[in-house]
Amino acid sequence: MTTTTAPSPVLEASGVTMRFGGLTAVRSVDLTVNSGEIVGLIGPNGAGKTTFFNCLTGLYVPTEGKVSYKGTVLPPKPHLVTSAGIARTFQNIRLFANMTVLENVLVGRHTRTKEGLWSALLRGPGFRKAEATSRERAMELLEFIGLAHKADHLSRNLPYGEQRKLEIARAMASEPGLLLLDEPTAGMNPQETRATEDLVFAIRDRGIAVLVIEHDMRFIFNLSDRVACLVQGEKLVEGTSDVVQGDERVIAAYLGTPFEGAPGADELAEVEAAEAGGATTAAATPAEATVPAQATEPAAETDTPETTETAPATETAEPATATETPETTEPGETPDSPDAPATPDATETPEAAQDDASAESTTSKEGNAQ
Ligand SMILES: Nc1ncnc2c1ncn2[C@@H]1O[C@H](COP(=O)(O)OP(=O)(O)OP(=O)(O)O)[C@@H](O)[C@H]1O
Repeated sequence: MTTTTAPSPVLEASGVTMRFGGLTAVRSVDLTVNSGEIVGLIGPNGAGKTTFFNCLTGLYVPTEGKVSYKGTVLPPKPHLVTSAGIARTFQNIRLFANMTVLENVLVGRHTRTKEGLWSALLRGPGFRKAEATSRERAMELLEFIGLAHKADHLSRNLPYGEQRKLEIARAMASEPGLLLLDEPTAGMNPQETRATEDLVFAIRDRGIAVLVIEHDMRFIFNLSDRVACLVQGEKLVEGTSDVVQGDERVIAAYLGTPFEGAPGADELAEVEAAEAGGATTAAATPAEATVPAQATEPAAETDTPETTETAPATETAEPATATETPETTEPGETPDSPDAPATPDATETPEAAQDDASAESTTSKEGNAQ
């Protein structure tokens, strides 16, 4: 007799909503990631993917909704989320440029070391033992990602693809049960992308569930057990790769073609109706304007002025430019990285940290445009 074990949820996000003033970046999103799963999160630029990640990791306090990790509701504090077992990487690489590769990974270990300030200053036996364990674990992770031979190199001297891998190793150093990857292949060449795919499978095989944002569709559909598509902050579709990639609404959303019931379609219809100025000769009624064509006829649609192109995201979408200050400015907290310890970088604002990181790490949203 065979017994099947039900998948146990690692992450459960329910009704997560994030508003910035009048803008609802994420609207009532539910998402579950089960143990042993790789889940993909896709959506056009500005769909709310990174904002959703920021809500999951406590960088933002969601306006509504809750996030649970293994059945426990998480407080929206980055360091507590990391301690609980969720680690993440960022869209823009955020390594400590002037630290070595090994030191960068050791930084990620801080939530797993119990030694306090006095222990560190006095360098007693407890501290030395903890330090040795951390080094051993960090080296093991560097072996895993194939960078052990560069442990003593400054991270700023690594090629781009290796910097991205190092970020993953640093996140894994906190021993997470769930890893969130924000565009891990951004700016990578096809070989590096394939290697990253293998790496994510290997991470999953080590018992870590993965939630990954990506714009590279081949990568995401190859990789994911399930894919959820966000459009204008709402979850439009969720299912297996086959289901999602064949869904006309997803295709339409990526092509900027409005469809019946699309998030924002009603508002668009109202605007168009108002613009028509009540002209009796106008051909398009609001309803017609909302559903002008099938997704399979994108060429005609992209020429019309009525298309609902998603606003292109720019760097202003990053926390640094938050019009409302999210949960990032408490003294002593790590605003930009839940896995960064109390280092000089860790006390920076997200903007400063990003500037710092960008000195040698130049990934950008623009760099990942499809
Ligand atoms: N801190 C913020 N303050 C105000 N608006 C914000 C903030 N962060 C994000 N937004 C807005 O929320 C919306 C969603 O942005 P977000 O960066 O989450 O989208 P995304 O799906 O990750 O886009 P991309 O694929 O380009 O990274 C955008 O309209 C963006 O401008």
